[in-house]
Amino acid sequence: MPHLPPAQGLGFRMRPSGGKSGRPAARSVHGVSEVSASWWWWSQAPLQLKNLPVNSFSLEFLTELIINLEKLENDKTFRGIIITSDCPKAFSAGVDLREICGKNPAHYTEYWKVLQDLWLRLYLSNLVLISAINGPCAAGGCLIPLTSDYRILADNPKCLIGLNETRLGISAPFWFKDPLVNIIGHRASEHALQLGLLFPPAEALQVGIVDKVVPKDQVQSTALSVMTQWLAIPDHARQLTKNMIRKPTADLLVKHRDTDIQNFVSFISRDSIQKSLQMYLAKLKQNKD
Ligand SMILES: CCCCCCCCC/C=C/C(=O)SCCNC(=O)CCNC(=O)[C@H](O)C(C)(C)COP(=O)(O)OP(=O)(O)OC[C@H]1O[C@@H](n2cnc3c(N)ncnc32)[C@H](O)[C@@H]1OP(=O)(O)O
Repeated sequence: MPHLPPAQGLGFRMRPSGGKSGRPAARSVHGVSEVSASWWWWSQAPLQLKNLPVNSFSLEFLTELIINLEKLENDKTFRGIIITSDCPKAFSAGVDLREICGKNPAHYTEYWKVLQDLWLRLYLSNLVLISAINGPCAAGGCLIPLTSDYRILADNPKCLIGLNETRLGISAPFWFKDPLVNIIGHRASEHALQLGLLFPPAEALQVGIVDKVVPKDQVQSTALSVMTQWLAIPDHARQLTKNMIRKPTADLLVKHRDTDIQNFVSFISRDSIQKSLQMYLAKLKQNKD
């Protein structure tokens, strides 16, 4: 197995620390001490996101995430990834607002391109992706769950999930909207997106933005048991099927990437939008007191 170094400065725990054999010891995986080592165990990689305090998507974090995903995708040892957070405050707070506030068009262009790259890599991944959502998950933070094959949410009132962009005075891009529509349907998406709804667990399950809600301490074990089901299907058949279903949605972004970047840069550069974002950031800081 190739060595996968931890990202500098950022945490990506890609697998439990190895035992004597160099293979992961099941007991060392966060929250899953009783799982027995079996053939499928070696086939899945836990990917724990750690960009304190809230796993917001800084440019550096996104870049490292893409590199790590590429390594996992190319390592034939792995057939699936369970993505979870190693930050106590959040699964992900989405786009790091400091990346899209007060910077220049060249920076916005680079940032948006990298975010698109991450989306494409996840959405068209050949691996089984399961999101083990163990904290709040807002706006761009939903990019990972919405591109996953299965979503498990912790049953905790703090674990709100949704695309709340309109509350920040911005609009979710079409490639955030499309997977949501594919998952929860047109009418529910209209409602959720326009109002910028953040769903608490029971409502998230009801609307279908997550597939399962379980107590927080069972998120990881449930993810492992769901992974077993998915890995029971031959990869080639599952991958062909996934690609058939997802390609039309992915092609829309592939085809309109440059226009989407231009639209984003001109939108985010507007004074009124910059003001809204700055106010939102300031409010986040005030709420803390
Ligand atoms: C045409 C084309 C159209 C395209 C148009 C444009 C499309 C853009 C799409 C954008 C998508 C997005 O994801 S926009 C981002 C949306 N994200 C959100 O709304 C989530 C905001 N965050 C939260 O709600 C909360 O922080 C939450 C995650 C629940 C954790 O709450 P807590 O009380 O535990 O912790 P907090 O004290 O709030 O947060 C800890 C610190 O992290 C900071 N922080 C929190 N979220 C942050 C964030 N997203 N970016 C930067 N910093 C953030 C806080 O300010 C604090 O900083 P200090 O005070 O310094 O410690």
